[in-house]
Amino acid sequence: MAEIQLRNISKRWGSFVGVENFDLTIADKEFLVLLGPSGCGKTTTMRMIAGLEDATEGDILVDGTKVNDLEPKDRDVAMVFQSYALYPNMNVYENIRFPLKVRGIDPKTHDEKVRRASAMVELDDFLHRKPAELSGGQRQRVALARAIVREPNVFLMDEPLSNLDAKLRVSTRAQIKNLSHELAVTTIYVTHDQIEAMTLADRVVIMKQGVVQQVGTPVEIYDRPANTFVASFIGSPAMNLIEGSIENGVFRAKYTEVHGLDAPDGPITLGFRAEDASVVHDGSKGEINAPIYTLELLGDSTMVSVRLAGQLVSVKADKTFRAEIDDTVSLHIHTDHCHLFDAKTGARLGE
Ligand SMILES: Nc1ncnc2c1ncn2[C@@H]1O[C@H](COP(=O)(O)OP(=O)(O)OP(=O)(O)O)[C@@H](O)[C@H]1O
Repeated sequence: MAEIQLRNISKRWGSFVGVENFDLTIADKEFLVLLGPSGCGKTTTMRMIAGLEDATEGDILVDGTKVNDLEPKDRDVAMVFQSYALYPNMNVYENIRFPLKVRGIDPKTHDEKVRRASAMVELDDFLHRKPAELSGGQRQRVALARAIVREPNVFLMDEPLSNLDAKLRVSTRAQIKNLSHELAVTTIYVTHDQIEAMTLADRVVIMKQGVVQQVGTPVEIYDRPANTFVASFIGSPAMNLIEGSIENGVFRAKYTEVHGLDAPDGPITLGFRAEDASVVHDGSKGEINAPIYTLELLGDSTMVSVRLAGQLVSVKADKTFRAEIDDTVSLHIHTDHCHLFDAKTGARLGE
């Protein structure tokens, strides 16, 4: 059991705010991902939970008990970092066993625990090797096994995949997801990679400059981003955001006219995803009529981009779509999937 409550925790160094009023309850067995650009306070939040950093304000509770004053070793959390920090002189078996020795766990149980943990990350055949004789992915799995072997109440993982190449990252990501399901341990996972966040998380927390922007399931965040920052951070490509203005329900911007929007007159930002628009082929006029800026063949589709007063807008077209740069293209925006944001604050408007 490990429910973690973060009650308005903040971290300041002098006047610099690293994390501001982070308030969230993380359910037992939940896989929570902290996502945001470099420097937004993800690692600091995690270090406060681990006890490696004191919170300037606020309380951290595990299963209802305040742990602010507990030493890291007394918090029953296991951390996995992006640098694996393996002991170079010990073989894989000894590396995995190390936390059991340090914690004074009954030596009679070590062998079984080490073998069970190493089997979970498929390292059975590498137990005699030294870290230098392993690939990056294998080393990362040793680090995972070393965290698993402790049978902690909480896993904290800080960008554990960032040193791996793209292919290995995908397979190790799948393995972490499977492991977390099998182990059913509360996990907090830090990343700046939105795909990692979307694929792994039960819930995602998106942070910007120390402040939480939105907490939600991957689907909630994708479908209803709370503001333009979240909208442009999640999804590949990022959500199209067009700055324009509304008059009598009609949105206008360069090359763009969208009817039937429910918002008061004035400046506004219109958002829609690449898959929520299409190229018009039947000669009628879509909401955007502009010269093509670029075409990218992606295999399963073609990404068509136009430029509206400096803003790039990308739309997913059929994989057979062919045209030339500078040809005029007509794009139909599926208005029921549009998002409206306050032009000044970027906050989501309405539903
Ligand atoms: N000991 C410290 N003293 C002063 N400022 C610090 C300290 N540690 C971190 N910071 C600052 O706090 C902010 C948040 O840092 P943090 O490491 O939490 O970011 P992050 O989101 O994990 O970034 P990254 O993805 O680059 O690891 C950064 O601007 C960082 O420079």
